[in-house]
Amino acid sequence: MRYGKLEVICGPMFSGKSTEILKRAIWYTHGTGSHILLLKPAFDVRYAENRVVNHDGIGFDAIPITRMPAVADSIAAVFIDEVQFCTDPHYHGDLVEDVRVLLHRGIDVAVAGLDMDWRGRAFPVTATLAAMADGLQKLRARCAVCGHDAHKSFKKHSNDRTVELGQADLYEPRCNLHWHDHSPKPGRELSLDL
Ligand SMILES: Nc1ncnc2c1ncn2[C@@H]1O[C@H](COP(=O)(O)OP(=O)(O)O)[C@@H](O)[C@H]1O
Ligand SMILES: Cc1cn([C@H]2C[C@H](O)[C@@H](COP(=O)(O)O)O2)c(=O)[nH]c1=O
Repeated sequence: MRYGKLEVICGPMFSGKSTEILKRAIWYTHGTGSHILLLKPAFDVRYAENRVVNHDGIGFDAIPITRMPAVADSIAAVFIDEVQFCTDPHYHGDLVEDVRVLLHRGIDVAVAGLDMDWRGRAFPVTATLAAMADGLQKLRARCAVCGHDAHKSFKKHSNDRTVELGQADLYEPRCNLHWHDHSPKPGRELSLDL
């Protein structure tokens, strides 16, 4: 049996990840009669509980999950948005292993998720799936300050929370020049300025 294909879409907030996975899910079924599942973490209730919705308000029905649901043999592909949240405590089990099982069954998988948190640290689930991927699309947004390519998500009100649902009220995309991670600067003891 054919091994499934894994596609990963990643990037900062507002880079078009949800738009891209919705497009891919719709195109996968067009004219093929293939059956798919569109999944999202139940934890993400930002725009809707039962839909993947992008920042322009365009959405599609999806199944909210806290674990991998039963996937029938008739399903050709599984699409998962906001995959960075598919980890403890919002996901029961090991999403990476669950994806591997689907691929072994010949089921294609496509996921979309943040590559980095607002501090610039990798989200482990996205990073691992990116390493396993047959195809990787890293998207960019427009910097909210200067309009250049933005690869980072800037948090407008810094706190100690790595995971915090929000949209333009709390986050904005920024280029490397205008992004900073709020972490303390190295102290004088680290300075080589003798
Ligand atoms: N600074 C920005 N840069 C790019 N797109 C933005 C920005 N602010 C708002 N948007 C909107 O966000 C949409 C992308 O939304 P979405 O697909 O939900 O992205 P993501 O899932 O990556 O957050 C764009 O089509 C655009 O209309
Ligand atoms: C950067 C960052 C984001 N989040 C949250 C904020 C949103 O609810 C989602 C990302 O949504 P999008 O479709 O990519 O716009 O994740 C977070 O919890 N922690 C972060 O560091």
